[in-house]
Amino acid sequence: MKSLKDILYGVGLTAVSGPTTVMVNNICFDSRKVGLDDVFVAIKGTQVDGHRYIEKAVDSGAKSIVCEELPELMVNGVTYVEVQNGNSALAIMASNYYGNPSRNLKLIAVTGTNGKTTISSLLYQLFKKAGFKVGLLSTIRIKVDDTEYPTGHTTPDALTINKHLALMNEAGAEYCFMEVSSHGIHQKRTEGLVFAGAIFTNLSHDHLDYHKTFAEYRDTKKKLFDQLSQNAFALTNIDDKNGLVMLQNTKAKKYTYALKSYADYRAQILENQFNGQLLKIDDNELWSRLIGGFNAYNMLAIYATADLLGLEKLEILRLMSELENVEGRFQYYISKQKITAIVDYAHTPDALKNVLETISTLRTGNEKVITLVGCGGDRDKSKRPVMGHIATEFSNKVIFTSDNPRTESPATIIHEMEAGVEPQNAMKVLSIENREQAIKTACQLAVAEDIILVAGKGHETYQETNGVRIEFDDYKKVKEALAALGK
Ligand SMILES: CC(=O)N[C@H]1[C@@H](OP(=O)(O)OP(=O)(O)OC[C@H]2O[C@@H](n3ccc(=O)[nH]c3=O)[C@H](O)[C@@H]2O)O[C@H](CO)[C@@H](O)[C@@H]1O[C@H](C)C(=O)N[C@@H](C)C(=O)N[C@H](CCC(=O)O)C(=O)O
Ligand SMILES: Nc1ncnc2c1ncn2[C@@H]1O[C@H](COP(=O)(O)OP(=O)(O)OP(=O)(O)O)[C@@H](O)[C@H]1O
Ligand SMILES: N[C@H](CCC[C@H](N)C(=O)O)C(=O)O
Ligand SMILES: [Mg+2]
Repeated sequence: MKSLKDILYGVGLTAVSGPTTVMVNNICFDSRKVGLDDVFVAIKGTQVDGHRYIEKAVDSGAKSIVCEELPELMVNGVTYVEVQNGNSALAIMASNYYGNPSRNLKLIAVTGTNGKTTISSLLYQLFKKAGFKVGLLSTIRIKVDDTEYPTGHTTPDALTINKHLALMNEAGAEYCFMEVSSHGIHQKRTEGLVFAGAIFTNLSHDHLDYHKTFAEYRDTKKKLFDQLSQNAFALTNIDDKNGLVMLQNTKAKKYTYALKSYADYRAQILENQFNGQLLKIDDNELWSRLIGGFNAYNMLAIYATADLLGLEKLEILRLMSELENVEGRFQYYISKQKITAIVDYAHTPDALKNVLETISTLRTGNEKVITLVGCGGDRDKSKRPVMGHIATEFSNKVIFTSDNPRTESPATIIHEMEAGVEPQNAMKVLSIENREQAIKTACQLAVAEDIILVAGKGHETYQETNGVRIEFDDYKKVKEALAALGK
């Protein structure tokens, strides 16, 4: 139990009714999960207003309420606290409740449209190899040194973040690498965290359902840099046209990386093959198992970060050459008949284009590129025709199929992808709603040396339709389908 007063330290209160000396069991922002003596924080969400559930929270045992507007009906014996912003209060309260764990380690944020999971997971791998105890908060998993925890978000809610940071403190972790999504910043899930540094990867088309305009999406990402302290570093990719925007108002020490521009950290691609690429970084050569121009950026960001965190340059390069790609990121399988199947999490236009361009640089003859791709439901609809266009422009054959349809009609999503196909590419397209059937068809169409790209779901092991998740793993499915065909 902790006192409400201590938990509220640093939260600006606009009104208080009742004693703040009351003891609190847990902090809770969902009335359905409230227990005895909890403090319930009412959040104005995207679907409903949490203020509607204040009474229900009190009925379930909440002894204190944090909200943006005091309710008309206030129950005796319950403390009501009014704050300016519920999300912001929740984040600061979560940090206080868990003992402000971000202050006890070096927390590094990775933000941008693509590359967050790759960079944060590989930094985790690298610092582990260097002998440190390390934490990771990523789309795929949370790691408290060697212990793994599942996650449902790229950037979890503030309570989940701080709970795991506290576990990292207990485990003696010195570093934590975390992905910071634009939803996370906008919903203030990361407020109150003390970052030792932040990395910007790139900015391209995504989430325009949520942010409405590209400028708003960009400015949301920028807020992460605006909030850094002068002791932190801000590392940005200046080949991206928004790279310098991130540094405009930051107090942090500024560093840049680039392949094409003059920058503090520079890399050059010397050679590119299917099993790796040769990079030149800081006048030293590095063999990277991760291929493609986009991964040269990721590797450079990793190198720069490790350098800024004080690791020795040659040691960083040695450890980087041992790094393995992350699941579902250009994960490939070569079949008996030498058909190459690539599973990749490209779920944005830019990622899809990068992966297909990388594949095209690796082609040696007349092999076909067969791309299978869908778009997620209840997500940015404007990505769909663009991804339909890119897939058909850069492939010989394309199968449009379902990603996670969520609450949308799979057929409608596919039609929206088809709308982006140029007339001259229409002949390349097949549309098969059922993803398993689509994978089988791609495998039937492939002959020796062909390349099948299964895009969009990467590491995911499920497919979600109308709230129901079935087991689904692209890598397993494509391997099974090729084996069943004796290919
Ligand atoms: C659109 C979005 O981001 N929604 C997130 C948000 O939920 P919300 O605002 O919709 O919540 P709401 O349903 O309106 O409810 C408002 C409040 O009332 C409360 N409530 C509600 C009902 C009730 O009976 N009682 C009650 O107390 C809720 O607990 C909540 O506090 O806050 C929730 C708690 O933190 C999140 O779990 C939820 O993520 C949803 C599930 C989601 O799918 N988010 C995705 C889009 C997301 O965040 N993705 C990014 C990655 C994107 C990327 O990088 O590509 C991520 O960081 O994971
Ligand atoms: N630096 C990069 N630039 C452009 N595309 C990239 C980059 N790194 C990875 N990609 C592409 O984007 C896909 C997703 O990569 P990754 O999972 O690292 O991104 P993310 O930012 O974590 O995505 P999410 O927002 O879903 O968490 C990869 O499968 C690859 O196709
Ligand atoms: N972080 C992204 C992941 C998209 C992955 C794709 N497979 C989908 O389900 O749309 C999002 O939540 O928008
Ligand atoms: Mg991610």
